[in-house]
Amino acid sequence: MTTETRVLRPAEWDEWYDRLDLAFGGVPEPPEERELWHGLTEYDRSIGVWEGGDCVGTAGAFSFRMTVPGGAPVPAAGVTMVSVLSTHRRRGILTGMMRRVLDDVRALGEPLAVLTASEPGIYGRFGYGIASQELALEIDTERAGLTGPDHTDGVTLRLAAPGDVQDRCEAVYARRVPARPGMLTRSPGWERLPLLDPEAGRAGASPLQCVLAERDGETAGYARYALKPEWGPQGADGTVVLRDLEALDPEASAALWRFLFGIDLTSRLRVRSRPVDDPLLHLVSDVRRCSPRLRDGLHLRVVDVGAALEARTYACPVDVVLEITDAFCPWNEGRWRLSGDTKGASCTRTSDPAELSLSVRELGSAYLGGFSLAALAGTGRVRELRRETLGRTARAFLGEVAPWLPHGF
Ligand SMILES: CC(=O)SCCNC(=O)CCNC(=O)[C@H](O)C(C)(C)COP(=O)(O)OP(=O)(O)OC[C@H]1O[C@@H](n2cnc3c(N)ncnc32)[C@H](O)[C@@H]1OP(=O)(O)O
Repeated sequence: MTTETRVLRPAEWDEWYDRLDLAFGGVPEPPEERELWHGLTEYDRSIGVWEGGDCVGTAGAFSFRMTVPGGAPVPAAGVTMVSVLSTHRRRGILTGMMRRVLDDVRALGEPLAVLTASEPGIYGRFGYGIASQELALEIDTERAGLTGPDHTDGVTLRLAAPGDVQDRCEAVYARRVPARPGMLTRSPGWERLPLLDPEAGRAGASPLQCVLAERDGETAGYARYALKPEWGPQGADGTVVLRDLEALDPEASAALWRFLFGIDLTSRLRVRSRPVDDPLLHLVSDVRRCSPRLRDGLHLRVVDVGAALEARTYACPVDVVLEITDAFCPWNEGRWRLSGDTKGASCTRTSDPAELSLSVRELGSAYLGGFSLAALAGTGRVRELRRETLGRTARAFLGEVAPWLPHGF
């Protein structure tokens, strides 16, 4: 039977989303979560693949603005809700949907597409590179302590219901967004994501709690977390489960971590995601007792090479001719002269001889400044064609801090 791919109609959302749920295992999402994603769905950017009356494939995109090196918020499509019904897999439906999505992103003039993947092996073939990583930590707070700023600098802590202080937390978050590549400007509706707290997802932990770090009545940071009380033969053995933590200065950050490390009746702190260069790794007395686990974060696809490379800045002056290969989006293929520095860049087509050749996938990995092109040359997919261009270009691409996004989408 033939399939038809078309834009989602609002009346079809429930059926479309049920199919997405089914493709992920068929456990219905809690109603709060479903309602959140319903509200955030951008219909004109969501597609369904239909066979007869049945939806057999789903995909969508969010219209994000993402911080890139230099701090600018750049339009980026957040590719999401991708699924193919289990009876219809491995016959090219995903490939067809990715074709459609990336053509649409290009038509909309967004230079980048990003996603967080259910499995990291899926998207490389479509030109996505792993552009950020994240650390999960399980900190033994009985054995690992905190060093570093122990003066409070006027910071006091206050417990509050997360919903009551959401605006304060969002204001802190908004100030953190330009400081780290990969962070997303939150458009209306997205502020609900970090407060999502369905009972079914708590696994025995408390509802979400919030502690604010304040100085002179101003909010300087926050942590949202849950407590999971547990008792063993030796007594209390509870867990602090951290949802998120943002702070505007080192003193507020240290005060929040110190609080989380010291909550009575707990002996561990579980942290789902932190940047790989989180200062916490230098504040803890024993990083081995934090059991850090590394995983892929954002997968990034450069959809328009010229616009994407002009949207960011470079750590040092760079003037290089890149030869890009891009089988899935051939409009990017060919030679581009990139000239840039800490203030800005130009990137235009050229017929000059290529100095560095790379696939669009490695360009995506290097784009947010978290992976060195020199290190990526080890894949064999970044090649230096003119001596000494690799090291210089690699230095220019590196960012001041590691890219990171604190949540999926
Ligand atoms: C951003 C997000 O939303 S991530 C969520 C992704 N969705 C899921 O994980 C839900 C469960 N899985 C699925 O729904 C499907 O298996 C999908 C969407 C991952 C793949 O859909 P399909 O229609 O089977 O993919 P399609 O047939 O187009 O495969 C294209 C290629 O990708 C490969 N591929 C497909 N799925 C995977 C996978 N999970 N891991 C590695 N490779 C894969 C195929 O083998 C094929 O390779 P080839 O080109 O060398 O032959």
